[in-house]
Amino acid sequence: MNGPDNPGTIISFRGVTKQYEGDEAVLKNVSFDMERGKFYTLLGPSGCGKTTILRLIAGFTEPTRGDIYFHGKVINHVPANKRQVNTVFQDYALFPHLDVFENVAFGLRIKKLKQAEIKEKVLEALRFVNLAGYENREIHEMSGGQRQRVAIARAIVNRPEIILLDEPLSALDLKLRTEMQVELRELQRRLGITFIFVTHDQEEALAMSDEIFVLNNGIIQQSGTPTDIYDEPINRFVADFIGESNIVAGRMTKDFLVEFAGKSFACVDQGLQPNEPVDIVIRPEDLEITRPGEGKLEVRVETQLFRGVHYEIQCADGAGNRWLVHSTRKAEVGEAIGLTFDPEAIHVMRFNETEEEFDKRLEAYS
Ligand SMILES: Nc1ncnc2c1ncn2[C@@H]1O[C@H](COP(=O)(O)OP(=O)(O)OP(=O)(O)O)[C@@H](O)[C@H]1O
Repeated sequence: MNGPDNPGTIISFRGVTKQYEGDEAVLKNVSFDMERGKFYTLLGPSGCGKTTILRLIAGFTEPTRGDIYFHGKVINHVPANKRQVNTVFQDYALFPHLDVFENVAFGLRIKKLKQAEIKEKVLEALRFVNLAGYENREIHEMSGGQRQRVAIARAIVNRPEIILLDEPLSALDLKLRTEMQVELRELQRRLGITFIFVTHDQEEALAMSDEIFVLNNGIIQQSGTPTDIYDEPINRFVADFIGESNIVAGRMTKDFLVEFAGKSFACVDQGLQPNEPVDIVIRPEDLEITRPGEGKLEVRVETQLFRGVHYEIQCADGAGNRWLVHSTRKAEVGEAIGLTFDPEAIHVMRFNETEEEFDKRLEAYS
């Protein structure tokens, strides 16, 4: 972590716990730093605390314990309207009785800006979201995607330093959603404002983010770039939540040698205790099909689905482990095949390893 005082850091949490009246804490001792101008995604299952983090940053609620920093200053008690932060809500929260112009102008009117200045800022914000010429439309005359853009224009019109987006794409159909993902990412780059985006959709998180924070049960499980998290998940939860994976129980015999599915395999991991129990992850695209007897694992094909770019093949080994394979090669249900993989394809995960310990271990490998 860079620290709240680092000039590039815009927002930091230190030991933040949030407990609503009488309940179990929904955020447990959360610490992180976010840098200016990046696209962050908070990713996790329903109820893990994503929206609570946004509400704390926006100033809609205060931490029970711990501190929130903005540019190195504690802002725990700074009211929402005094923060350089705007929110785009899931349902957009537009005013149905106001036209597009007035929806975007709303915050500026409250601040009592001059009419000429309001006009200039609103038109610029609408240009930014490709809605120039729509000023006088009523909200009910706008499509779902266009309403989304009005909500974003309203959030950027007074140039906040941070924009919070709480599942803003979840109401859109798949095609529009994909288009808006590209548009939002592009918009963030052009504006250079820090975006903090909430989703429970892992593909969306991988596609859009500079950095992802994976949350579960009020704890940040892992943070990093999409490739870091996909390639080196810290534990079973992250491996399972991000992409499809094969996760089996194993044992680290010694440095560079791991045992699972009743066999020993060369791997790239070191520095664990001899015979330490571990979880093993191998991604489906890292498994290659061989002729029977020529692979590292001998399996039988249970199901096969054609997915357009690859076949999705489910197999079982003699030890009862199931293996999911993505392959351009077809296999027959019931057929015996071999599976092979590189030592680098084996990801070894220790139990209860902290992010700091995990990062140190990976650094030692390189
Ligand atoms: N005002 C509140 N009072 C009491 N409990 C709350 C309040 N707001 C949220 N919670 C609880 O806190 C937990 C975390 O909620 P939060 O909305 O942060 O999760 P989330 O990850 O955003 O979930 P979702 O994806 O479903 O929106 C949930 O169990 C929720 O019921």
